[in-house]
Amino acid sequence: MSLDAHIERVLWTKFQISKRVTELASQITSDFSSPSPPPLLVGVATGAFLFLADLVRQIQLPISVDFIRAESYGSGTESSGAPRISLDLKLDVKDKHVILVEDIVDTGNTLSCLIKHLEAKGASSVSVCTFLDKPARRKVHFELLGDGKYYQGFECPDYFVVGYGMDFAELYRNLPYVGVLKPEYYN
Ligand SMILES: O=P(O)(O)OC[C@H]1O[C@H](OP(=O)(O)OP(=O)(O)O)[C@H](O)[C@@H]1O
Ligand code: HPA
Ligand SMILES: [Mg+2]
Repeated sequence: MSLDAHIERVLWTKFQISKRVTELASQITSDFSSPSPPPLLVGVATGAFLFLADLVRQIQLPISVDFIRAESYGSGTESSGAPRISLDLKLDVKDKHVILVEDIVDTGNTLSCLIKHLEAKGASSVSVCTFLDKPARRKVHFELLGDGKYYQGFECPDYFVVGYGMDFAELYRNLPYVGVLKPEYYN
């Protein structure tokens, strides 16, 4: 049986994803071109790994890349409400323009925690580039730092989605598209 048989509904195909990622990369290229110093893109592990890899290869600027890890979902579908930074940056963000790259913004807990963390480390601006934004579940308001910008690939309907980096209980990140699991696989 193929992995696709676990999926009840595909929300975005790999072709739709690829087209949107190209658009985001060209918007970032244009917004962060000279005279701005090139930005530092920080992927939020683990979920952002595919989006980050696709995005950075299309940005036409000499950017830097780093990772940070914040976990709040464990093996379920509900946020713990208290993300834990379990891997910190390697690079110094002081006076840097940082773009946080996320797979999904859901309750907003993770971003709120990470933006405060980067502010405390002295970043001069924090932008966010998220592949998906699920506004129906927002619980925490977050503010970008400095003249930070907000980029979003697609607005996500109120489903717990998997694929293109996103997991359920650490599974399904490898799907090249985004979908919703059949109910029997959420148990
Ligand atoms: O807006 P929120 O409700 O905070 O949800 C968004 C965050 O939740 C997921 O991370 P998770 O904690 O599952 O870690 P993972 O990336 O390793 O899957 C996702 O990758 C985002 O980082
Ligand atoms: O819908 C989701 N899917 C996977 N991980 C997530 N983390 C927050 N929301 C989601
Ligand atoms: Mg997760």
